Amino acid sequence: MTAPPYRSRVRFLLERLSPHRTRIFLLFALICTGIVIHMYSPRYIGLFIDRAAAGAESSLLFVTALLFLTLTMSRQLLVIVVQSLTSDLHWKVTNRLRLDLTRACLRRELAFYHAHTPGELVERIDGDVGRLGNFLSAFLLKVIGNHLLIAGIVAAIFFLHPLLGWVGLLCSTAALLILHRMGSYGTATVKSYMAQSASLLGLLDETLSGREDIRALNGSSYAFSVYYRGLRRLYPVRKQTGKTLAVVLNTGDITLASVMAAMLLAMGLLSVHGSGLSLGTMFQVYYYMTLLLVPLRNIVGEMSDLQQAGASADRVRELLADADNADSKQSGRSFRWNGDDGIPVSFDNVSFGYDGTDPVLRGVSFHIPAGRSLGVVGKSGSGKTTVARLLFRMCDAQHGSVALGGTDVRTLDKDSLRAAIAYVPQHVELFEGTLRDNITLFDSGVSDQRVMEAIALLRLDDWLKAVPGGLDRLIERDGSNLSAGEAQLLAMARAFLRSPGLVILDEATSLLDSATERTIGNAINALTRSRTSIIIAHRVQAVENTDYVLLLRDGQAVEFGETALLARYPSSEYAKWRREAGAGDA
Ligand SMILES: Nc1ncnc2c1ncn2[C@@H]1O[C@H](COP(=O)(O)OP(=O)(O)OP(=O)(O)O)[C@@H](O)[C@H]1O
Repeated sequence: MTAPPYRSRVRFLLERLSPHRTRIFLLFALICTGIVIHMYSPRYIGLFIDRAAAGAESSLLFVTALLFLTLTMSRQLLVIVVQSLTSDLHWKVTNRLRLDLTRACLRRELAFYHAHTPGELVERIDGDVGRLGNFLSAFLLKVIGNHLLIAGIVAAIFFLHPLLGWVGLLCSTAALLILHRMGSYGTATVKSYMAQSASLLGLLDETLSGREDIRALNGSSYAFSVYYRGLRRLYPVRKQTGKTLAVVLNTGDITLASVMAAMLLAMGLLSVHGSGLSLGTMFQVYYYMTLLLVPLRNIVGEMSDLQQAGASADRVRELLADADNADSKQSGRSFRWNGDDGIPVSFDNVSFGYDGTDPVLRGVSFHIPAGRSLGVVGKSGSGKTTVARLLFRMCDAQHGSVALGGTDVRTLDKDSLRAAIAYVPQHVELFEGTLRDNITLFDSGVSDQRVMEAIALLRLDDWLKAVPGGLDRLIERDGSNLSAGEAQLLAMARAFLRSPGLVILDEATSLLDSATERTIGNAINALTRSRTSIIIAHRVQAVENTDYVLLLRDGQAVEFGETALLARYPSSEYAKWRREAGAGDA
């Protein structure tokens, strides 16, 4: 039997809060102290009134008033401390959650990124967690604090007049039951609104990131119409959400008005029939009764946040649970590679299609012994990058097997597998930070000496000397202050530092001028020495120095064999492609 959403949401929140038990305990202690002070201070107003009515000395009245003021100020001080502790807790919990969600998303495979746009993921990681965090602090400060305050006020009224205490208890219990019921009402509508709104953000993100192309191709009106259709889809859901929130807030207001009316009626009846209460005590009871409305009103105010937080908590839990689920399906043995010669690679009759039906690779087979190199050549869309993706398990073959060191990669744990492979793509991903950060991928455990050794072994010293600021050079967010060639050189150093057993270079030199290509050529030689390597290229010239060559056409292996041998046979496909390449691309 599955737990009702309300209970599982609370369990989820408690799990997230449990590492901060001590702080939460302290918070509760402070909140309770605040409530006790809050409940106790009106006693001094009552005393003040009674003493003044009895003609007490002004010094006594002054002390009574001073005590009241001292208690009120200490309560305010406590409120400030509680707020700052709560906001600290808020950041700790939400940042941990953001990290967990980011990690969960980064672990996911291509299919996941097909199903969710970057904008949608940003909204889920940041927007949902933000809402959940706001609620979390409100939950501690307002929801729990207000419930405790209600209990304290009712107890104080009981103490003054048991009959009025019962009235307060009945009214506040009825009000709380109604308000709690409203809390879970409409969460599904709010959740569906948030999902639609996130996918619209995704659309906006795509449109904005492709703004240059869109403008250059005069596609603004198309992009606008796509966004407009998204807004049209969102409109009815937004309307429904608005109605739901209006119902919730109005029900809350009606409940509060009823509570107030019932309590004033009870007070009126008592005063008509003579309650035997002094003027000061009557004032205290009235004060407590009006005070009871404050926490109830706060709880009504929290209702819309509560619904949004409920929906956000569900979406956050789903994302984390999906990742755990995917992990448990895909977990495998840790990949151990002991050789100094690189990892042998085999494709045995491999077929694969991104959507599971239309194959992109069909029955591809080849074998690269440890420490040898393979050139993969083919036209755009022939499936070259897909070969690389299957190796580091961005996707898994539907037929046949892909093996590293004789082990099917599908049985291996992805982290250890990926740690053994270095992939240098055509478009290098750069991050805002120094050149050093981008080479070490922000790993502070990698010393400058190791970075410089890698650079020296790749024979990139001259390049580094020419870079203003050297390793301290600041790289901009999208790498716009680095040329494509420099980015490739940086990627080589990054790959070299990982000491991989397999190096995959995917069109790593296609964007470069011939001088930079020569520098990169040296780096590639150093990087691939004593390692198994795969060099992916459009042009046959780029793979002339490899040990083996695989020719791909429409996802099929047209030919595979030793490069030098195939080059010698004029009737081989490779020799034919080379002859054709003399006139252009493969
Ligand atoms: N993530 C993806 N989802 C769906 N289809 C994809 C995906 N990536 C590639 N494809 C399709 O798979 C086919 C092979 O793509 P792949 O990137 O492997 O080709 P490639 O030979 O490396 O091309 P290029 O030289 O242009 O990089 C293409 O038809 C492409 O449209």
